[in-house]
Amino acid sequence: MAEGQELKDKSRLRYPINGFQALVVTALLVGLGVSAGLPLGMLTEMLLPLAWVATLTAFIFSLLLYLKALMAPASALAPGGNSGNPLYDFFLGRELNPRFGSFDCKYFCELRPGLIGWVLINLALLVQEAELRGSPSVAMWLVNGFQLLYVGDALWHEEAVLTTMDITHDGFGFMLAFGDLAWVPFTYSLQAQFLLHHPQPLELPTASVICLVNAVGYYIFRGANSQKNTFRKNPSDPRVAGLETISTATGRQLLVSGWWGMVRHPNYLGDLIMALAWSLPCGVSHLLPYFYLLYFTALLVHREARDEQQCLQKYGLAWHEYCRRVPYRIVPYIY
Ligand SMILES: NC(=O)C1=CN([C@@H]2O[C@H](COP(=O)(O)OP(=O)(O)OC[C@H]3O[C@@H](n4cnc5c(N)ncnc54)[C@H](OP(=O)(O)O)[C@@H]3O)[C@@H](O)[C@H]2O)C=CC1
Ligand SMILES: CC(C)CCC[C@@H](C)[C@H]1CC=C2C3=C(CC[C@@]21C)[C@@]1(C)CC[C@H](O)C[C@@H]1CC3
Repeated sequence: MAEGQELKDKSRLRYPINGFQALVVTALLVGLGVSAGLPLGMLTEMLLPLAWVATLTAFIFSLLLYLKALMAPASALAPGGNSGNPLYDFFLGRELNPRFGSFDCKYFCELRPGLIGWVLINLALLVQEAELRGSPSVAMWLVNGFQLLYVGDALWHEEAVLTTMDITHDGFGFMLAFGDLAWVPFTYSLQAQFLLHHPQPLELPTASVICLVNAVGYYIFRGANSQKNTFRKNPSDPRVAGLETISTATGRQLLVSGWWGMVRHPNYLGDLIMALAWSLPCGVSHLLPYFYLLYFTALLVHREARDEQQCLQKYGLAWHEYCRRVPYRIVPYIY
C-alpha cells in the first residue's frame, strides 16, 4: 500500500501497489487459456467492435461518475471540473478521486485495463501473424518487446503515478476514462496492427540500430524519472545527494543538475525517443505507424505547458530561476 499526496482536507488516500502482479496474473491466465485452445489470434478480428464497446463503457462509466459527483462534498471536487457547465464538467471530470469503498476508479483505470489491454492486443497480433505467415516477423517481435518493456516498467513503478497531475489535479471524466479504456489499448497498438497487414522485412543491422534507439530512450526516460522520484522521497539518498538544487518558498527543492539540469522535462525526451523506436520497425512508406509519435509529441508539448503553469503557481520566483538556469523544455538547444 502507498499513500497519495495530501488532499484539500489534509487527508491522504491509500492505494494498493500491485499493478505488476496484475500483469503477471493476466499473463498466466492468458497462457493457461492458450494452452487450453483459446484462439488468441481471433482477437485481432474483433478490434473495431471491442473499441466501440470500450468507448461506450467509458461513456456510461463517466456519466455515472458525473451523477455520483453531484452528491460529493466541495472538498472532493477537482479544481478544473467544477465550472458549473455540465458538458464541460462531464468531459473533464467533476470529482478528483471517485471511489466505491476503497476501490479508486481513476487510479485503477489509469494503468491497468488500458496498459495490460494494449500488450494483450499486441500479443494477439503476434500470434495471428505467426498463424498467417509461419512465424512472427522481426519487426513484430521488436514492437511487442519494446512496448512490453514500457508497460512492465509503468506497472513496476506504479507508485510514481500517484504524483502525476492526472491523479493529483485532474478529475475523472469522459476524457480520461476514454483515454484509459479505449484510446490507449486500441491506438497505442497501431504499429503492431499495421505490421499484421503490411509485413516489413528487417535486416539484423537495422534491427540492432532500432534496439539501440529504444535503449537510449529508455535509459533517459527511466534515469530521469527515477532520479526525480528518489529525490522527492529522500533528498539525502546518496544517489541524488550530490546534485545541485534550488530552494523554493514551499520548503521543497528543485534539481538543477543531473537529468533535470539538461532540460526541464528529460523524461518526455526519453519517452519521445522510444516512441520513434516503436515506429521505425514499420518502415517509412506509411504515415499510420507514426501516428503515435505525432499525437504523443502534441500531448507532451501541451502537458509540459500545463505542468509549467502549475509549477509557476507552486514555486513562483524559484521556478523563474530554474527556467533561467535550464532554458530548454524537452529537446536540448531546440525546444
Ligand atoms: N505514454 C503516454 O501516453 C504518456 C506518458 N507519460 C509519461 O509519464 C511520466 C510522468 O509524466 P508527468 O506526469 O507528465 O510529469 P513528470 O513526471 O514530468 O512530473 C512533473 C513534476 O515534477 C516535478 N519537477 C519538475 N521539475 C523538477 C525539478 N527540476 N526537480 C524536482 N522536481 C521537479 C514537479 O512536481 P513537484 O515539484 O510537485 O514534485 C512537476 O510538477 C513521464 O515519463 C511521461 O513521459 C505522460 C503522459 C502520457
Ligand atoms: C483521449 C485523449 C486524446 C488523451 C488521453 C490521455 C491519456 C491517454 C494519457 C494521460 C496520461 C497518461 C499516462 C500514461 C498513459 C496515457 C495516459 C493515461 C502512463 C500510464 C503511460 C506509462 C508511463 O510510465 C506513465 C504514464 C502516466 C500518464
